[in-house]
Amino acid sequence: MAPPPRGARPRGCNRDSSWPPSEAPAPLARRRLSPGGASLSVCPRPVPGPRAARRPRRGLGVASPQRGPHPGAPTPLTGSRIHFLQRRGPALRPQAGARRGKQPSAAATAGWRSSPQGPDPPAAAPEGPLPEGDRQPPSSGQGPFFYIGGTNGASIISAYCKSKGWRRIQDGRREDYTLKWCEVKSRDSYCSFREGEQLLYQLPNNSLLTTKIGLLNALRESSRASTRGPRAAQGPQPKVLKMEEFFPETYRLDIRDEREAFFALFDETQMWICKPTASNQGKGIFLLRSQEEVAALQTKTQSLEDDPIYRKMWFRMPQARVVQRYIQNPLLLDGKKFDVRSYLLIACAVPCMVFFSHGYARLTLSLYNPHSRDLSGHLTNQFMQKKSPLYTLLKEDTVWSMDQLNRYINSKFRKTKGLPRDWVFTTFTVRACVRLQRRAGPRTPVLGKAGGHERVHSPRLPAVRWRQRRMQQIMAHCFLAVKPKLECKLGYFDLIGCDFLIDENFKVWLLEMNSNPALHTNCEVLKEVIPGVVTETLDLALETFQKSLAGRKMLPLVAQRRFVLLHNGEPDLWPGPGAARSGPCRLHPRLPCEAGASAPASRRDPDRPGARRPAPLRDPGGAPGPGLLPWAPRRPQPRVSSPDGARDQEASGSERLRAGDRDLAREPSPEERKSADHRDHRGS
Ligand SMILES: Nc1ncnc2c1ncn2[C@@H]1O[C@H](COP(=O)(O)OP(=O)(O)OP(=O)(O)O)[C@@H](O)[C@H]1O
Ligand SMILES: [Mg+2]
Ligand SMILES: [Mg+2]
Repeated sequence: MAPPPRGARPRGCNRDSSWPPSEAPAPLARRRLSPGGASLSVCPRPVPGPRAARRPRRGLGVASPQRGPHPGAPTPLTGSRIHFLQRRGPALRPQAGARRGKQPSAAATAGWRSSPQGPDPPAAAPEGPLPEGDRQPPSSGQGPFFYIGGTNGASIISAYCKSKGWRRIQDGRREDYTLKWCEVKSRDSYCSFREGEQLLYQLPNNSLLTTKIGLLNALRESSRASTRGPRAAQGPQPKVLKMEEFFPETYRLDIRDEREAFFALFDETQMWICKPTASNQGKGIFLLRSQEEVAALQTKTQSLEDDPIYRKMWFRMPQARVVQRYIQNPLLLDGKKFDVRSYLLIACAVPCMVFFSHGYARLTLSLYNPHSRDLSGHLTNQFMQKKSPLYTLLKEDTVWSMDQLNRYINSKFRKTKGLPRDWVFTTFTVRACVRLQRRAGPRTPVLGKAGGHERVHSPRLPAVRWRQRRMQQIMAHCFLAVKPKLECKLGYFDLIGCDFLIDENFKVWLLEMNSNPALHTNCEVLKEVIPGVVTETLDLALETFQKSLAGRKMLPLVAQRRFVLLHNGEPDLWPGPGAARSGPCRLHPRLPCEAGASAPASRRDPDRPGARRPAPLRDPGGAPGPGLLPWAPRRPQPRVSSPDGARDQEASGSERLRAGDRDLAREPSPEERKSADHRDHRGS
């Protein structure tokens, strides 16, 4: 989308009106500082001294004889395939969070503000009493350990880990975990994270995609790059998605020129929707249809900016907002508006292995009336629907499976709109392609280069040309737009919820992407969909982690079932397609030597010619575990984007702060901690 013209003058009358009630500025205590949009990549903890460097390491793999057990050290479970080396020494090591309250933490001195309550709290705090099976004394038992912060998906994640013989720990500050899945990102988690030894849910700067402004900036930047780059000058290029084709026109209100351009262009023939950049569940959203409403917004925005309090303490400004063109002609299901939740999985960050999965459709309870003032008919979020007294009675009607959506569209629109059969699974999403591929043979479903090609990578289906799989294309495009800036370390993984709207012309619009998507299972359809998504997420995270660590080829992936590969980043790491993994690694030239030095020759590179490739192994749950690793090499620090790279490129100073990367702000406020249900449950 072209940047809005500069200097456009606002029009519309200035009528005194209050901020929409839902967006009354929150108590100041709830606001958290996000200085300069700093990224979590800046670790505030001082660089470890020689003593810290000598700290014994935990890892995955066989125990070294030198690492004799110390009193109280857990020993690997015999029943599990997974053997984790447990760190010697105390389970907890003093850290910034532990000192909080007595002296300013390193974080604070480095310009960070920690959550008043420190790092992720013990799971018991937000989650309430634990299920019987989860109760255990804090330091008893044997590892591997896993920690879950919050309630979102907790029972599924917990069941998965327990099926592997892992044990749940309740103290979020413990560093001896193997897997940590927290709803809310905490600085301390990233600072103490041990790359190549632990799995940690959420990329630290995923807000590049998962805030409204982050996504907008990423798409704009990628759009600019595609039009002005050296390749653009070389003549016609393969078709690249244009953001205006799938992302509704959007303006930032925190940038003066942009908001003035919006105020100037607004007229009453169009509806717009105003959203806070980093909220969810429809909170703080309102519609703009009249000059009066827009004038009120204009006055409010201006008065906030001129407010002497906020001028001094700009970090206390209410959350930045965007205005987005409202899709007034949504496709309706029995007269009701809906949107579709799909998933983008970054199963592995080094190399980047990115997948798509379809999810489900979310419908409103009431019939759609574009003129209605009732937001629950406009916002399809479950959270909005739950406010209705009818919700308990009709909740099953508010969530449809993709099969149900497909059947409906086949029966109602196929003929009238001239759609291909199973539009939902071919053009819109991908399921049919996976099915057909299965028929053709056990191959890894994969989307073509950059998500733009239409052909399934199966030699047995050479003639099958697939229609564009729109959601996948869009998601791949968004991922590639931020890829160079994502902070990637081996062990990070992320599941992102992507919301799409279909209009009555069957055009597919991306509305937003969400970190920590809702994993509730309060409807029958969700009971079918969510556990599969979570389980496969964990399976893929484990398998890709293990393969990356061992320098093995990623594909085929034993764990892959419903997810479809969108991006395979192996070529970023290894010199060429099919090149032996023992060759120099692009990002970590020393890696293969290190790994090779500690591994038996036959294990060094299972993919090299003549090497015996181990048969894919599965644990009883069907997924490989990291215990299959023959050794536990520790990778050198991978190339990561600079902290600045993660920042908002367009705004500066206070604008950037207010608007941009609120990653730090993902630490919970006291209110958020009280209301576990509220936190970051996207689209719930
Ligand atoms: N441009 C748009 N046109 C039409 N409807 C929209 C538009 N943007 C959002 N909506 C509707 O509003 C709902 C909430 O918007 P959005 O998802 O962007 O906000 P959110 O607060 O982040 O919600 P959540 O994270 O819970 O999905 C959407 O599910 C959709 O029904
Ligand atoms: Mg959202
Ligand atoms: Mg949404």
